[in-house]
Amino acid sequence: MTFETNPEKMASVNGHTKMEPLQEKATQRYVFATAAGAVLAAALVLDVLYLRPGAPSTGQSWLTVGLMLWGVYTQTSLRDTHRYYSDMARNGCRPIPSFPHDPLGVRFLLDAARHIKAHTLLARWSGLLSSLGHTFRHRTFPNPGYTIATDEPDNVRAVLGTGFDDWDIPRLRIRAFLPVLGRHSIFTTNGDAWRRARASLRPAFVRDQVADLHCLDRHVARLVARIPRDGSAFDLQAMLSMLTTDTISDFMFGRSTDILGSAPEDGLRFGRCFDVSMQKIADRARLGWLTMLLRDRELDECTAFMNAYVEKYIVEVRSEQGETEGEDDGKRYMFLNELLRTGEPDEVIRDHLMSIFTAGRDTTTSVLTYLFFELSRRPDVVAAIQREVRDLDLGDMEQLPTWEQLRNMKYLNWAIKEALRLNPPVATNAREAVRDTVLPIGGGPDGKSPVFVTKGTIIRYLPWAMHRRHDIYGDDADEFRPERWEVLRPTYEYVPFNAGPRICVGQQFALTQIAFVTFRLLQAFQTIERKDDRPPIQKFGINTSMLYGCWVSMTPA
Ligand code: HEM
Repeated sequence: MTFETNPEKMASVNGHTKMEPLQEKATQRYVFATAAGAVLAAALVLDVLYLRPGAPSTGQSWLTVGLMLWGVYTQTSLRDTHRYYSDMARNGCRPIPSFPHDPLGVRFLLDAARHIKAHTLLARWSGLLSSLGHTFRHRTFPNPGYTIATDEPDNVRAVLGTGFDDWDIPRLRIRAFLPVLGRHSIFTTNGDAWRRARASLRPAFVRDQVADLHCLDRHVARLVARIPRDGSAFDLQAMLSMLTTDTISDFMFGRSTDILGSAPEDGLRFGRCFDVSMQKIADRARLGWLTMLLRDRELDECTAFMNAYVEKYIVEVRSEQGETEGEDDGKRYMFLNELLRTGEPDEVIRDHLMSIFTAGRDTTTSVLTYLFFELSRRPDVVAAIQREVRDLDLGDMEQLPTWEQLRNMKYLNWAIKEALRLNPPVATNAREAVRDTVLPIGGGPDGKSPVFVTKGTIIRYLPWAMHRRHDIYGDDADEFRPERWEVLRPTYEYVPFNAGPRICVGQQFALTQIAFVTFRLLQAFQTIERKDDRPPIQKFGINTSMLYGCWVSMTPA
């Protein structure tokens, strides 16, 4: 994003608009404080030199120090506010709404804490965006600076696409993720280090084998075998979580954690440690600087175990690669094999593997769970997908659909898009301004003017809220209606996988997996019925999940 420097344009902006009331107030306060400071300083000098000459008393000294500190503080903060409004006007920007009566961000923090406890944070933030304005700012105690919250597609485009270079992954988030993902991870790096990480990972995702349906099928068969066939209720979310742990470990190491199968102890422990770590880094990211000061022994232990688990596979696969050097491998595809070809040291490979696990497991579980939650109360959608399954005429469960056949199942793919719209697993995301910059929309009384953003400001964009905007998706935006995708062609209004240069690398892998699992389950089972009277609450951690799980019963086909 470019910063406005054209003096003519600036003059015309200033010439045509009266000074904003807030800008006027900030300038008046700054001028008044500067004048008051100068008068007080002169009075002090006069007092010491002429009225009461000699060594100053202890009281006088303390008063002088106190006045100086107060002067520096007020002068600096008023100067910053004055500059902010001046820069804003110079760039043709206008003020945005603020979370009210909260100069230090304490109210915002308490409000968020209350809604985290009640599992209503996403709805609360969505409500604030409707009532305060689609772009507003707030402080969050004790973090320094401002956060801008937005669900404006144009702002999302500016941050992720057109103004990409102005925005980094926030330092606070990096600090929260470091203990688990390491310093080489694609999620803890910006700039050249991120580019290197992405370049190492990308080739492993463009191979055909990403859609290794045979591998997936083995795990889905185990899932199908574990589902009760007598109509008793079970938590599908828990089972899907086991499935994605097994599939992604198989994809990465060529060896599965096999939690749905023989469930070896170290695989189970890896799964448990991973759950604990995700919850803890979500809390660390949310609570900010305070948690960084506290050591967390459980997190340390889990990280040490997971690192050792992953490193064991790196050593094994590296030595296998050495043994088969020069042979044309007819071996099954393995992500780790591809990574080792980059020649990066083991520590870097380990960080990449942990990142892929983090990126791929809970996101995929989240979408599948939400999709099946909707299916459990929408027999019409189940029937429509089953018609498509039958139309392929594959006969029994022995035959696999091809990747192209899955892609061409129109209704199935609409249902997946709709699940991603109402339940984007990365429900909110953030970036930090690396320089002063401008957002295209959100300022002024009508929220249509550009917004000035100072370096260090955090922007939190909310796909969850944006995907539910009635002015974008219509009055039925909160309803699960796959048919809407017949005509919808959104761009930055729909970003479940992010967009721009940092778009999700595993998008195809995830979509194939979700489509295939749904295909197989709806082939193997005739009906899905919801078996839970509790409200379906979306819990918000690093990724969304369902607070009480997804209790259903299924009838075999
Ligand atoms: C439905 C499932 C998924 C969703 C909704 C999803 C969503 C996202 C989102 C929103 C981001 C951007 C994060 C950010 O920049 O702050 C992202 C990045 C990423 N995702 Fe996914 N993801 C999914 C599945 C996967 C899978 C299965 C993998 C790998 C096997 C994966 C690998 C990655 C990687 C490596 C990045 C980092 C890209 C970068 O920073 O350059 N994702 N994903």
